[in-house]
Amino acid sequence: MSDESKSNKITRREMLYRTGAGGLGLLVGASGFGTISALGKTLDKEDKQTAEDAIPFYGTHQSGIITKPQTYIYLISLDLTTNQLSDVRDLFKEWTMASAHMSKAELVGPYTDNSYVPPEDTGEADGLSASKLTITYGFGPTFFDKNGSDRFGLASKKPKQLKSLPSFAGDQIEEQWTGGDLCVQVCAEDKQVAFHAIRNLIRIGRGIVTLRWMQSGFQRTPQADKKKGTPRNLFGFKDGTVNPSTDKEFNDIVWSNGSEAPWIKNGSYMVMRRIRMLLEVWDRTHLNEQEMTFGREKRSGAPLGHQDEFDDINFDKKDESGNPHIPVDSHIKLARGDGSEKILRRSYSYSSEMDPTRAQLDAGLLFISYQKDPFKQFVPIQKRMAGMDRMNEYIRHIGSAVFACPGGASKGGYIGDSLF
Ligand SMILES: C=CC1=C(C)c2cc3[nH]c(cc4nc(cc5[nH]c(cc1n2)c(C)c5CCC(=O)O)C(CCC(=O)O)=C4C)c(C)c3C=C
Ligand SMILES: [Fe+2]
Repeated sequence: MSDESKSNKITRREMLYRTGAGGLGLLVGASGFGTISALGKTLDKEDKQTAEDAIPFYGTHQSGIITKPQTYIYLISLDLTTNQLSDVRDLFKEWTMASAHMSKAELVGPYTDNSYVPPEDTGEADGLSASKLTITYGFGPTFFDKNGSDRFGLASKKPKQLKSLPSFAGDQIEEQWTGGDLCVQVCAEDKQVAFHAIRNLIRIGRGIVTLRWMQSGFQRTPQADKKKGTPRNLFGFKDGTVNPSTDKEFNDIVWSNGSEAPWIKNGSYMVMRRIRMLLEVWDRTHLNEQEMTFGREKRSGAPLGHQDEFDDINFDKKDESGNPHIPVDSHIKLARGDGSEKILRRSYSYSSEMDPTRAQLDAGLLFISYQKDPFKQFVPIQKRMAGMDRMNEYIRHIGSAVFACPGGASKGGYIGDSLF
């Protein structure tokens, strides 16, 4: 392992790209996984991408967590095929550089004069705006120990919060949609920009990581929603009304203070659930039952018995027969509980076209939540819902994963540097 690869500094190749020192011929990448970089000319002025709509990649926290959800997402889970920590470290350095560039609508690497090597950037986002691209990285429990082996000598740094979720009543989890050593969440306002980012990150990782699962997702576009309302899920209900939004709430609910492991300070834990929604069954369900299922009006999003979507909810309010307006087995009643467990939801609809075995739509919710402690926040909520949520008749939990997402990188550093 070279001193360069041990250090937390960026590579020489990257420095050359940043400072625009071109025309220096071939350099062997410091990554140790076979990247040969051809440094040709620097970017021409007209080649430079506009950085409008750019969300800074570097910062105290990783972007893509409290960032207002963009229209498109790709979430991937990866398994490491190396047992060398130096490979992982180098991969994160490369990923950090590539992410910082792509977040500014720049190419992953410069175009080359040498037409006998593949370009460093696959090219499909060339000329496109940054489109609010965010890239968020996480470590799964198996990154730290797999089959009882302390694979990278980091098992002692594994936070106690980072372990697989228990199984819940009604779960129909399929192995292919579980776990992973690492995750990368890419979100953007443009699907091609998002795809370009995830594709290039996968390409950079070739030989070090393999794809375990991948799920794309979507919401409505800003163009389609002129009123900038709460997005609707595939059951047609406003989804995301009650969610943390202030710095105080983010500090209380989302950001770790690092007490469990210093490297996770300013980071958070991601829970992913791939939840299939039985749209054909739902679409045959009458409106009254749909609204009782969520405890909210479909059109306005107002809690039942209330006026407005954002009204404070009084769960004790009774109708003329003396029954609570909001049923005790409704989704919002169970999700709220006594109000002591809160999470930041950042979910997307997904549609994987059709399930050929049933000739039905394969669609649902790519549920993502961020919290300080999945076991004190997500798990008790899900336990309540798994037992008696009216919605269970219309959904199936198919996938499950947990990842620890470290704090953001500062310029000159890289994602995860405080862990390695
Ligand atoms: C364990 C956490 C949650 C899962 C899993 C989950 C799945 C899920 N939710 C909807 C639709 C809606 N959820 C709503 C509110 C809501 N949901 C959760 C948690 C989980 N949901 C919470 C914590 C809340 C907020 C509760 C509160 O305090 O009021 C709503 C209502 C509108 C809103 O506030 O967003 C909808 C609609 C689906 C379709 C789904 C799985 C497919
Ligand atoms: Fe919900």
